[in-house]
Amino acid sequence: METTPPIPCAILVGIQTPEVDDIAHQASLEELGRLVKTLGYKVVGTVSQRREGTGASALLGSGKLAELAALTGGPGVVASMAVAPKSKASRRSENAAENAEPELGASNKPEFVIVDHELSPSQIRNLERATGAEVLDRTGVIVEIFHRHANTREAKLQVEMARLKYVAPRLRESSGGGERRQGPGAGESTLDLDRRKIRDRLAELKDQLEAVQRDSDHRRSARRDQLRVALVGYTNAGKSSLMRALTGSEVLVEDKLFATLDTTIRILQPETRPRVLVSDTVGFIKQLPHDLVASFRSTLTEALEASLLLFVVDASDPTYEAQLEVTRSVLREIGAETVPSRLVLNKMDRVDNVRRAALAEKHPDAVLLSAHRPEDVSALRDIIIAFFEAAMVEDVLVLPYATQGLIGEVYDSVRVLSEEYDEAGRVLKVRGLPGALARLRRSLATP
Ligand SMILES: Nc1nc2c(ncn2[C@@H]2O[C@H](COP(=O)(O)OP(=O)(O)OP(=O)(O)O)[C@@H](O)[C@H]2O)c(=O)[nH]1
Ligand SMILES: [Mg+2]
Repeated sequence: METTPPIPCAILVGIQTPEVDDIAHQASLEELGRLVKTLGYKVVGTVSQRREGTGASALLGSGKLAELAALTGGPGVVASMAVAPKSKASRRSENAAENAEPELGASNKPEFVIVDHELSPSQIRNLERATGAEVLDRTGVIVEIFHRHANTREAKLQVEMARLKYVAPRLRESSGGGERRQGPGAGESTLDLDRRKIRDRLAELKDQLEAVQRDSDHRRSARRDQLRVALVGYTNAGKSSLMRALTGSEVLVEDKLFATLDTTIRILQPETRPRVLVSDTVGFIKQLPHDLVASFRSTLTEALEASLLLFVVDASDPTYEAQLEVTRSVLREIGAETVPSRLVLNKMDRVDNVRRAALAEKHPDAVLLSAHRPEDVSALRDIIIAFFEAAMVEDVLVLPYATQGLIGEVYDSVRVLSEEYDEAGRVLKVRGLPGALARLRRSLATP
């Protein structure tokens, strides 16, 4: 009987195309390694090759392919008769213990080949034939991580949709696949049947998601016109660490890619009047699969309705500029480029003075800080508050005695500067965002 090893071993494969320099290529493979580790696999080696593109039928040149196959124990050629291994990625990945100690001594023959590019289904098949290992591409790894980390019902539905869309074109005939079924679906091959099931399931998920989203739209509109700031940025940049520091909350912080998948909202501490809501959001990554971008649109909408976006960047990462560009382009894709934003260069405790000066010169408007330094966090809080102060206007509201019920709403959404009583009712001098004031006026008009 086959026993599953405690930690599956994986080998990384990357192609360096002419437009990618050495640093970016190394960083990309390193990031892939961290993604693979997040999946619970152990990286035992890397095979890298310079090529013009990533479109070749088995990705690598024949020499490199043989080299890779020697490591994995495959034939090294794409023999048409060779049988591709049966897909066991999902079963394995469910079982793989995350963060377990590497297994030493045992044969470390990699059972997974993980490619740092998006592959076509036929490239995956060819590589599997040549290597005898199971092949996953970057997209497959990301989809799998999202699948495992999703917590809320909305995130789970969104990720399952993205995953099915990724899996459907990659389905292959399982062994003995030509067999025909009896009963419902008779005449269809297992493959057709699987594809039809996926289509049905996708339709079902879409309905469920719409229902959940109607619900969250409702909750969102209740938060409209509040003072809201959203932390956005590349995965592992330190968004959740800042969220914790700014709001005193216990959101998950981990040295792991995609630790956060759901938007959380907490109140800026110490609390202000009106209070400021801070949202922590899902991180971005290069080559974020398009379906995942689309599926996270609604999770991110929450953040996009913020008045201020803080672009959190890990300034200690040599590729931080590329990471910032990824964040900007995903936000453009979901239509958020018009929201006012501030650049926050985080992890400055890891940056020496020379580099600090260079960063400050290059990004004169950026906030340089460390999420781990309370005085830095407090300065960021002041910046957030100053941003909202500048947007606020003063106004006078008259609450007739019949509408006293609204007083709580007034105190929640604007700052009350003074309060007097006359024959018309309570006269409040207030300061708040124009949107919040307009909403209060509407509520006052329709008691
Ligand atoms: N040295 C240093 N480490 C930091 C700083 N901020 C965050 N980190 C570390 O960076 C890692 C990632 O932090 P998170 O706050 O989880 O990052 P995130 O942006 O929320 O990541 P995702 O949720 O994966 O998108 C953790 O190990 C943090 O302790 C900082 O200012 N300095
Ligand atoms: Mg996080």
